[in-house]
Amino acid sequence: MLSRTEHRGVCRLLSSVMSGTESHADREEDYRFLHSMLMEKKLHLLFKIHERLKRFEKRSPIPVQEHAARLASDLVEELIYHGWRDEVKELVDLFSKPHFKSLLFVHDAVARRDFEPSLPPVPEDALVEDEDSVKIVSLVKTKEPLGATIKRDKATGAIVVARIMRGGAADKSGLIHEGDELKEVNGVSLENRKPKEILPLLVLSQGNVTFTIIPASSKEEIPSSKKKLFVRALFDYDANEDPSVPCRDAAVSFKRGDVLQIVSKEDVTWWQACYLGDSKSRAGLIPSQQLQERRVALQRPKALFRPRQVKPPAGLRRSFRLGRKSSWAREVAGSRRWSGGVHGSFHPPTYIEVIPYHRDPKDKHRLVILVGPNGVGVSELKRRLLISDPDRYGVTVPYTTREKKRLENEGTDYHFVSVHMFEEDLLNHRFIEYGRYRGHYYGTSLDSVHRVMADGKVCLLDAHPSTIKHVYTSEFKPYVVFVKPPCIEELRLTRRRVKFICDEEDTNPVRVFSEEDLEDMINLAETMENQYGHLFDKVIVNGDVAGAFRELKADLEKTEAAEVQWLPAEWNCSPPTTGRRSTGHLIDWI
Ligand SMILES: Nc1ncnc2c1ncn2[C@@H]1O[C@H](COP(=O)(O)OP(=O)(O)OP(=O)(O)O)[C@@H](O)[C@H]1O
Repeated sequence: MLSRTEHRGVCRLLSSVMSGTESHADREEDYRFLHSMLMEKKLHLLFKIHERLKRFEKRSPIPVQEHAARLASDLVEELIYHGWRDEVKELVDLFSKPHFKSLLFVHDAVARRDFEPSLPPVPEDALVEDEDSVKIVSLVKTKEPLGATIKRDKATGAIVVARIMRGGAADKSGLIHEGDELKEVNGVSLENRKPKEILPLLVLSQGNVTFTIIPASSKEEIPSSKKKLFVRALFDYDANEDPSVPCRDAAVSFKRGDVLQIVSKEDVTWWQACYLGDSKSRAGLIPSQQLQERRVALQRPKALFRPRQVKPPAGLRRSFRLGRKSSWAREVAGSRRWSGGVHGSFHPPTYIEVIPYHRDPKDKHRLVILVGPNGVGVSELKRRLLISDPDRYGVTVPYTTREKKRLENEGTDYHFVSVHMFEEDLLNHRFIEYGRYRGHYYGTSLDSVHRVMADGKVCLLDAHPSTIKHVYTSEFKPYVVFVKPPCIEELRLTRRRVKFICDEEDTNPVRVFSEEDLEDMINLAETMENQYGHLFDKVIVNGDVAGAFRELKADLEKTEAAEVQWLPAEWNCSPPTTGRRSTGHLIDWI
């Protein structure tokens, strides 16, 4: 039992949670709900059970035996021969109750540690040759890929692990590392095999997969720990404003977007990092990813703690592509844009690992994705970019299943395709986004992006941030620009007389922005930034449109001309996004 003081401690803790929450819960009913939940008797009882288990755990009890269920049933049989005294009857009744039997059954399972995955025994002949350097690794395979890429070493012909994806099964196991040489998979030798022959071996394996490995560290190759680690900061950090920094003089301040080289991660709370390219710059302390995540969690943005009730406005709808304010486009785009909250998930903005990219003039241009809340001016900025340099910038031509109208041209206005073709492409994941309007399909396909890029142009795509994932690969190298509204005062000033096209059903399809539209724009921008901010390379505040356009154009040109661009490290091994995901494209992706 919890002592009275301990119990009061639990109550005090819950009350302090309540008072900490008070300032965040803006509605009386939210507060009441939280209060009744935290003061719930059952929750307190759970705390008590937790406390007891904790204390019991500290004693590290060892199971006395693993066959309590069988012992109980043997005992029942024995007892029957000892007459039916009241005590015996009670004991037999107790042992015969299904709940009690189940309890003993669970006890035995825990005592035998049945919950742990059982790994097969190490093959007897595994260590015959080269005893010191061979390692046997057994992983329990789920439906997820192992999160590693493999390649064939050109010099030796060996199959080696090229990259381990952070957070993947291989990474979590801590048993497979970059540079490890794979000798066997489930006892099948990989000698003289190509990477594409290995994928089926893994696909076929169910449950446990056993790898025979020569660890990288036992070879002469450079261990991955010596690899330089670069990150891009996803938040501003001012060491002078941080009261918890261990030594202010030894800390490094930075801005969102700065690239830093991490030189030490030994301390889990404070990493050491230095600015790039500055040989004189010394390494200094920066908050570790873990510390920053904790800080973000503690001051969880208001918008996330209290999701705003942004209702789809009657008017604000995004045109799907350049200057086309067609009903379908607004319909499709309207629905996708407002669904951001459903598809997005919160990523605490900390650091993203990046790798250098030296653009060869022969390389295709990076895909430029413009995102922002409805009505903020994404189409306007895209239109200005196109007009400013039509040879350099291009936009995609959407696909549709509706009939061609008299003045429309195939391949210029739309690609007109049959429903069958559209649906087949949908099944093959060839659309970045799509929708239905008045019984017809409309969509932007990966192929149309490929076409603009193959023309040697910078493809400008305006999309909802939730669709970025479809093109977040080394093939497209998307450069994501978030167009953000200015503060409400500036928004009122700049959009005072601006007209925009809204819904057909609206009594007034072309109207000026209302105060509510402007507030919704700001709220949606905040939500988007919270959910997808980690994907944004550049944030442009669209107050004065001419200024915003100049800033955007200059930024795109500067980025392209830069000697080195920093790309997310995860693209290094991202498979091509052609939509047709044949095994051929995924040969090295395990
Ligand atoms: N900075 C600005 N100052 C004044 N007007 C602007 C500014 N930016 C855009 N506009 C105007 O606001 C209106 C809406 O802009 P735009 O169509 O580009 O929005 P959008 O972000 O593409 O949203 P939608 O999804 O509604 O198409 C247009 O009339 C545009 O000319």
